[in-house]
Amino acid sequence: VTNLGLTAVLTALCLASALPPKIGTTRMGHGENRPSLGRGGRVTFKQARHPTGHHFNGARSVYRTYLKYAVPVPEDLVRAVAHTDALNSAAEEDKRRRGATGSAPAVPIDERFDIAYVTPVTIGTPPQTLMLDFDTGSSDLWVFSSHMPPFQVRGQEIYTPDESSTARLLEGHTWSIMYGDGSASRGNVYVDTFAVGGLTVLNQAVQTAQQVSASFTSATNIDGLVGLGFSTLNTVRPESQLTFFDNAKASLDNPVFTADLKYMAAGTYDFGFIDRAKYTGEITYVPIDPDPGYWIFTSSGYAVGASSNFSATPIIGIADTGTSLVYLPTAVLTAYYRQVQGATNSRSYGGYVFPCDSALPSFTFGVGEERFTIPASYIRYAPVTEGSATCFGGLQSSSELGINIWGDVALKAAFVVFDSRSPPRIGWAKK
Ligand SMILES: CNCc1ccc(Oc2cccnc2)o1
Repeated sequence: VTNLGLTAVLTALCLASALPPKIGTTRMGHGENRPSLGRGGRVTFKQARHPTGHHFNGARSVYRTYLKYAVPVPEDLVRAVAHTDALNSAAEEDKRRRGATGSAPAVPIDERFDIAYVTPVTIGTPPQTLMLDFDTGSSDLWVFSSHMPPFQVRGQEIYTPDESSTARLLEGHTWSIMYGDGSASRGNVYVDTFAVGGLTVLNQAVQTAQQVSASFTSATNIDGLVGLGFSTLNTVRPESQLTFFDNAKASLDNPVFTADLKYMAAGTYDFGFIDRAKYTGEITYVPIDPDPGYWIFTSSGYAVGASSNFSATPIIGIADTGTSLVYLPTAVLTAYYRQVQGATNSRSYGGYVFPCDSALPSFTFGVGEERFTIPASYIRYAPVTEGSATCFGGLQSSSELGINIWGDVALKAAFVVFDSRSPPRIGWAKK
């Protein structure tokens, strides 16, 4: 078929498809695409976004215009269409060869103190959306559910397995967990489809709560937790279950996830890749001891204020996105609060407090040779009660906990890579 003949044929096709549908013979669409028959026989079609996986080819859209107006197509335009198609299919092939990745927001549950961060997930078929607290300090994925007494639910979204066609009860399995702050929950177990940030895990263990403690009921913006600790910590019995990350790991482009938490703003959790745009300089990696099941690493020391008077003393602690504050040895706390006018370790308020208008130094901690500074604003954490002139510190003592915790107050001062290769490691970078 000569170019002109082809042009004539294609032009006829293009024009035919542009003709308005004849009234009365219109095939009624379904659902949202149903055209609305206005009076006087007018029809309205809602446009639908082209399905994903479509690659734009600019050369082809120019080519179609030449055809539409029956203008002979120059050879180099034909070559440009083929060239762009080749690049697009190479990109598709490359995407197929690489593993999966995901990215989801970490949104503070409150406007003022970054008490915790929640991330939207969907569970089941049709998908049920819940906002869950992604917690590197534990390894249970549990949700508020239809199995709870209603008085324990105060505004949280719940997961109703009976409304999910893909939910399967894990017969005879139960779970029960207690967190460092004394909060607790327990219940039974389903497997169902779990999706977050574009990643989907089939047959993920979803632990449905039957009971939660008062502090979870009061945390009205947290619909449950997603444990990102090591699966050895999972509390499901008789057979413990894998975390969503451990289930997803093999199909991820890289066996990593990153936390980019922010001060009074939404940050992100990324899965399977390290986003170069989220940090500056280099990532400093240090080993993780996975045996206890936490992301445990050794900090190389600390300084009160900037890193001028750095004290090189090893501090073994866990990186815990599910804990708001930083908990460190008494010696470190004494050195810090000694520099804060009016600071006391208050029994009545349960920790170090100080006048909110006191000048606060920043706090620097070491990872290997690198130094990370927590700004004073993160340490002036919150008034002890609404409107009080006394503030609660973002640095508190770990002496009662038996473990040091680098919680959100520290994590939001860095870009953190949780690298689950063998042996696992944790990476810290400035941002
Ligand atoms: C504040 N207590 C209820 C609550 C909300 C989220 C969590 O989860 C926690 C608490 C402490 C450590 N790790 C996770 O507990």
